[in-house]
Amino acid sequence: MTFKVVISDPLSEEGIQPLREAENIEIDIATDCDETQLIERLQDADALLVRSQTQVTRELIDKAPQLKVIGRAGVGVDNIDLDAATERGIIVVNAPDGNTNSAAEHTVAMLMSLARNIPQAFQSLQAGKWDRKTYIGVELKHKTLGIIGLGRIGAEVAHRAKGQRMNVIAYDPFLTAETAQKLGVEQGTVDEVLAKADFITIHTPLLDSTRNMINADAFAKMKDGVRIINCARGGIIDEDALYDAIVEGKVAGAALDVLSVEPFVGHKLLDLPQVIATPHLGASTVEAQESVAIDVSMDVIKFATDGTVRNPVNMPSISKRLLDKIEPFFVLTEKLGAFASHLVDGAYQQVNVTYAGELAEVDVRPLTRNLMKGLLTLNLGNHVNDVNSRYLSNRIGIKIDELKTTATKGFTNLITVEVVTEKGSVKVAGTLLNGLGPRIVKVDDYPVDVVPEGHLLLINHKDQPGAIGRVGMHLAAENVNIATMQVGRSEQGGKAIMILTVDYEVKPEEVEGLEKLDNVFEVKAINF
Ligand SMILES: NC(=O)C1=CN([C@@H]2O[C@H](COP(=O)(O)OP(=O)(O)OC[C@H]3O[C@@H](n4cnc5c(N)ncnc54)[C@H](O)[C@@H]3O)[C@@H](O)[C@H]2O)C=CC1
Ligand SMILES: O=C(O)CCC(=O)C(=O)O
Repeated sequence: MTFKVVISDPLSEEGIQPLREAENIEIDIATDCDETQLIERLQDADALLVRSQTQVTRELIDKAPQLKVIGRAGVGVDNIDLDAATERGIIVVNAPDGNTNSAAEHTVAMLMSLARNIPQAFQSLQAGKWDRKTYIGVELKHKTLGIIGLGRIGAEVAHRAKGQRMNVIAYDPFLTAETAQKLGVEQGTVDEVLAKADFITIHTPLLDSTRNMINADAFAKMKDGVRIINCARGGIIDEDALYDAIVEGKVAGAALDVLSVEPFVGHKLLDLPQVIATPHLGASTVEAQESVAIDVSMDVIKFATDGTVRNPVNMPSISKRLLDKIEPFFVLTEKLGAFASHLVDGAYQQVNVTYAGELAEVDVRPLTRNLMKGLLTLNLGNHVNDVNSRYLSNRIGIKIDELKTTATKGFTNLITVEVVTEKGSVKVAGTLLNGLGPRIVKVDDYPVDVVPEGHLLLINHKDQPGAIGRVGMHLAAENVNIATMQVGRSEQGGKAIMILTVDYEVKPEEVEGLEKLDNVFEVKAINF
């Protein structure tokens, strides 16, 4: 089957070459489409690749029925409705490192241009003037650069500022004293950065917590004559407050690559001679564009090939080391969830997943997401996947607990899922047998040994002579062949369980027929 990739913003031709060369991938370049045309092109699309222009709204996502991956050739994903994508189980990937260097270099170019009025001086020359007085600048050496957001780009800017012999003070909620020391920057609070800096550069994402963080209050805390650079995202600086602060003389100048609404041609800030600006060019280099396009192309190919990605945005990424350890267990967790879902009666309230043995040592969250996918699919259908299973569980109100224990009950690894509903609870345990694949080893209190494959019949009955024979006879009369049979009981003459593997899917009327047999309480057909 062909995997269709729609590309709706211009991406580097070299960057998408891997997609062109990949087998079974069809590319549809839709860079000249309006929204209606784009929706049409998305009808049979599996993936959508964008830069920052295409607004991937909830409406667009809702109207793309086959969409499985959205790739952002860049860092910021604020043009993508992540909640809508997650709800639909669409994985969003980005290219977190590919444009870091270019964005940092652009920031430094803006810093220097701002300090030395280069764009304004050039404009004046173009206007036929030889004005050397108006464009007197300031040196960077020994000035303080305040960095808000010391992530990938912020840290690269810090390195370069040190090269200009600037002092650097930074605030980032994740900045440790050790990292600050390594980078040679002073660690400060936001207020300390605002108060001490001669230049302030912003490198945070646009989040609810960063929207308008540089506002009138923040400007009031800054030094007179401070200069501001924003090559991160529009919306982090309150633009009206910046305008006023420049007009009042508090802020000596601003260098802006981004504003809250783009394109920002005609914005009032551009009328101020103290402002220099570029049209969101931070990542616009040949190298960065090639790199980010390659990164997202490779992730789309990886997804189309094995369903996994390297740079997910709407689910935690899994390191290669962790993936090597847990990948073999995915087949067990999904089947455990699916198996349990057939046994449960009533609305799920609580799911307890216990990981024992070698799994007690690792991050098991990806396994739990996968188990929840298995558990929810029976009732919610195939749109449940590892991306949205946690979201859907929360929405339904299922409480999930992950427990770890060293008590392995003789297995090297053991995963037990307990599903509690308003009507009772069910417990299923499984293990991964070296070289033999997954096994269900316990259903409630009954030890069993079931390969979770093909068509299974799970029969709760009373432990009495003849029960097994009656089931066998009944199935034989229905022409259902039994391949394997497991029997477990809690005590002699008590409640017992039969798990049969049969050759074909058992029809609902055949299940009903079995339930009418003497001493048979309940029959469930499970198909893998
Ligand atoms: N102008 C352009 O063309 C480009 C812009 N960008 C933008 O640059 C920004 C930074 O990108 P990266 O460094 O790659 O991201 P990153 O994720 O590596 O770093 C962002 C940092 O901001 C910090 N942060 C979050 N909230 C904060 C707060 N309230 N105060 C201080 N720090 C906070 C985070 O802890 C993180 O360390 C993003 O907004 C990205 O979209 C990135 C590339 C190109
Ligand atoms: O695609 C672009 O040129 C914008 C890059 C950017 O803003 C980002 O990566 O966050």
